[in-house]
Amino acid sequence: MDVNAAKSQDANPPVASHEPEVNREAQAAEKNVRLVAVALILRGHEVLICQRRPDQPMALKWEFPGGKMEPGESAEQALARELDEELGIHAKIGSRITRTRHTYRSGSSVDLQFFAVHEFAGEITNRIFNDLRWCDLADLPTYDFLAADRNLVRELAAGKLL
Ligand SMILES: Nc1nc2c([nH]c(=O)n2[C@H]2C[C@H](O)[C@@H](COP(=O)(O)OP(=O)(O)OP(=O)(O)O)O2)c(=O)[nH]1
Repeated sequence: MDVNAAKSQDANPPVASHEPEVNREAQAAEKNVRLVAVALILRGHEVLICQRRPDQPMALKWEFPGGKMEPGESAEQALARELDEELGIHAKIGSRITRTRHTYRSGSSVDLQFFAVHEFAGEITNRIFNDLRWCDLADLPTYDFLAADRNLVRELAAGKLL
């Protein structure tokens, strides 16, 4: 065996490879984390916000449209489906703005991926929410958002991320 080669291998331990997205999602499913895709539908300096109904868990809190990914769906596919179901629009899903995890007091965990949406076809129709509003980014912190969204809301209001 080439001793120098062996030495140089020891001196250079393998570098951790970038974890593939598919592994991350499999791990999340194992831990019972709900994978959720969410849209920041943008119109100039405004974003579309939605209020949960009184009969839902976390009643009357504000959130962004979106929902849980179904098995085999990519986040973008899930989001396009949810926006059609919830708002009746055919949206072009843009780039991913951020990803975050949160565990609610109930013990349930969510893994949220937020995507920008700048273009869509069709008229926005409220199919499932208590209320819908276009909100100036600066005014977002005045709404009572789901806890998992609050950091993002602060950052957007501060002019970050977009
Ligand atoms: N759509 C959406 N969901 C969010 C946001 N922030 C956040 O924590 N969530 C959570 C709430 C839900 O637990 C989950 C989305 O699930 P869903 O939209 O498919 O269904 P749901 O509200 O009826 O939720 P669940 O009763 O099944 O938990 O992600 C957000 O900004 N938008």
